[in-house]
Amino acid sequence: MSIDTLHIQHFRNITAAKLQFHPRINLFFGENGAGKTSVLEAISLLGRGRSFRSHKLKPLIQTDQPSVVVFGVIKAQGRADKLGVERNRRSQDQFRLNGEAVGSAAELAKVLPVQSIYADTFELITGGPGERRQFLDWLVFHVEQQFFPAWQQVRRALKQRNSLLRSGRIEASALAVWDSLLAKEAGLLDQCRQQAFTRFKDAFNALKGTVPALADLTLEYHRGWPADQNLVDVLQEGLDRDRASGYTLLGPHRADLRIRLNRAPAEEFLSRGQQKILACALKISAGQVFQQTTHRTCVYLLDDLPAELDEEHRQLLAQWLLALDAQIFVTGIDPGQLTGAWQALGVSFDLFHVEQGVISKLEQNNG
Ligand SMILES: Nc1ncnc2c1ncn2[C@@H]1O[C@H](COP(=O)(O)OP(=O)(O)OP(=O)(O)O)[C@@H](O)[C@H]1O
Repeated sequence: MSIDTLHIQHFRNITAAKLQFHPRINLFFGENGAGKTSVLEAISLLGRGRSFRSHKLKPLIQTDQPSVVVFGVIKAQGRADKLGVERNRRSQDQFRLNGEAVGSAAELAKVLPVQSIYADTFELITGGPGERRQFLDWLVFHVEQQFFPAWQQVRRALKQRNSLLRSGRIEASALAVWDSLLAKEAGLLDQCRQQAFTRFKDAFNALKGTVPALADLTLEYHRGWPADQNLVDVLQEGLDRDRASGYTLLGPHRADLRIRLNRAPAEEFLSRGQQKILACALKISAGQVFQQTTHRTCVYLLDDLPAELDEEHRQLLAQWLLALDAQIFVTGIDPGQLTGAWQALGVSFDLFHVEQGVISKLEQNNG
């Protein structure tokens, strides 16, 4: 799967751009603030309905413009799909697939699955469970069909239950309805996460052997409530605490993917650089499972990567990415450093220069 063409209009400092991409490797260089990250963010908008950098919409829309538009042709398995996203300041968003309006960004993600690696990616290691849960759920969404409807139901049940908890007058029968729906859908969600996690762990265990600092790490999946207890019982037993907090304290919305070294959190032992290569290994493992399960590839966005890793680890990451057969988009300030890893591997790429929001293709390197 690859993005063949991309049109960007009024995205940060990019007023208008029409780009044709290399099916495998696309490299963007330019000064600070030139608009390199904006190209990757525009791809993220097309695949996820939002930037990987922030949930906020308004900063993406060019100052003084009412809306941002991104359009792309996605080629996969002999077919070409047209994806379009328009997001505006009045929240009248439009997501289109082959000219037809689609209801949510989840429909875009099915056509254009995107993984991103950027400066804050190491928060996957150092941040809270929410980061890791979201990361695992990306994979579960793509490889387990029952996941998304169950996730939507869990969200609905939690919202209703939490508003009851906060209402001050809890009707036992109403609460029982939501507890029972939550427990049922949470069971399904947990099953989907368990299945995807097992495959993910196998992929990660195979990959980690290539980096000595990561070799002894272990991954654990925690479902968000005690493994030996029924969620309905947990919810009933915890009702007083939930009522005092005003929200449901345990459940699938508290699931976590824990990364451990000698039974302690890995972040306590790993250097910052090691955390970064670990975060990359996690992202690559997710891409591998996605590919093995769906027989498709996802797109990788790598923002300012040369600044993140030393030469040896950059080379290793380039090898991992090449083995995945994925289309990748990489930004950097120094063109020599940016192209080095790919030239060393003898692969072809397209190189783009970005200057004040204007993107020009420079050369076709044939490896
Ligand atoms: N809403 C907006 N409207 C117009 N310009 C914007 C808007 N938001 C950001 N910008 C400008 O657009 C540019 C976006 O730069 P971007 O983050 O893509 O830079 P970059 O090339 O990745 O730089 P760096 O190397 O510093 O990461 C910046 O110059 C910024 O000031």
